[in-house]
Amino acid sequence: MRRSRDKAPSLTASGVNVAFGGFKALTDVTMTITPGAVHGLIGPNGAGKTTLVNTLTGFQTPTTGQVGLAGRDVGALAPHELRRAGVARTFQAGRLFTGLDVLDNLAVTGVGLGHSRSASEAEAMKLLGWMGIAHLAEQPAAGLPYTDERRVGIARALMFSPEFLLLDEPAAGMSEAEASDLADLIRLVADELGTGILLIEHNVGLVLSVSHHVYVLDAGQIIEEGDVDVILASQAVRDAYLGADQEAA
Ligand SMILES: Nc1ncnc2c1ncn2[C@@H]1O[C@H](COP(=O)(O)OP(=O)(O)OP(=O)(O)O)[C@@H](O)[C@H]1O
Repeated sequence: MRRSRDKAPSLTASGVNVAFGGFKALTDVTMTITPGAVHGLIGPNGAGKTTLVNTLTGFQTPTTGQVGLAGRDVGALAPHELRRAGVARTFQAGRLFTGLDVLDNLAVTGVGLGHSRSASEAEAMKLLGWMGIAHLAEQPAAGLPYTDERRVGIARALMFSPEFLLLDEPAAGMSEAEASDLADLIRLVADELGTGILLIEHNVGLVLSVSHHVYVLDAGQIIEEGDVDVILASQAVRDAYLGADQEAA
């Protein structure tokens, strides 16, 4: 399953602004997602995390600024075009095709990417096996337990090895033990597949435990970035994020 990391370019946001009418959801956001590494994105409710994921995956066009892939400005590409270019995502809600079984959920994605049905099924089985969930292949997607649904959502996003994977609150509603299993999977995807990951999570402990580099977003702006030690030592982060968390507690 391993892929050479050297071939994979970075996914970048450069001076990205997104405005909804007069409201600025993102202001001058710059970030780099590199292959084979886990990047965390944290911030209080409404900070703009999902808007940023949407912008990096073609669901939202930046008002100004660039989204770059291999040095090419891809900010105007549609989601399916970015997916074909190697940028995959999951959604807060699983968004599986509930009328299909797990194998077909993955295979349909492969066909959508331009692969044959048989090649897509083979890729799906290989991926499910690699993730240790091959036993789910013939299960209807509709009846899956929550954590399995999340895993299948990640498996579907990983079809045909995207260079980048953006995970939008994958641990929402999970117990600490389930979140810990998810952390193992995220590490494995980065380490073994060489995928560049952006992890958006309210579970700060999970983000800090798996991320090589963390970005902190507050009111649409990156207020801090760095490794875990930098984030833990940051007064700005305490004020903006952990402070808000403590007030809510
Ligand atoms: N399509 C839209 N039109 C208008 N405002 C929007 C739109 N999408 C998001 N917003 C606003 O932009 C801000 C950022 O929202 P976003 O969902 O990106 O934040 P978030 O950090 O992901 O929040 P949460 O942690 O609660 O999921 C919020 O104030 C939100 O209400």
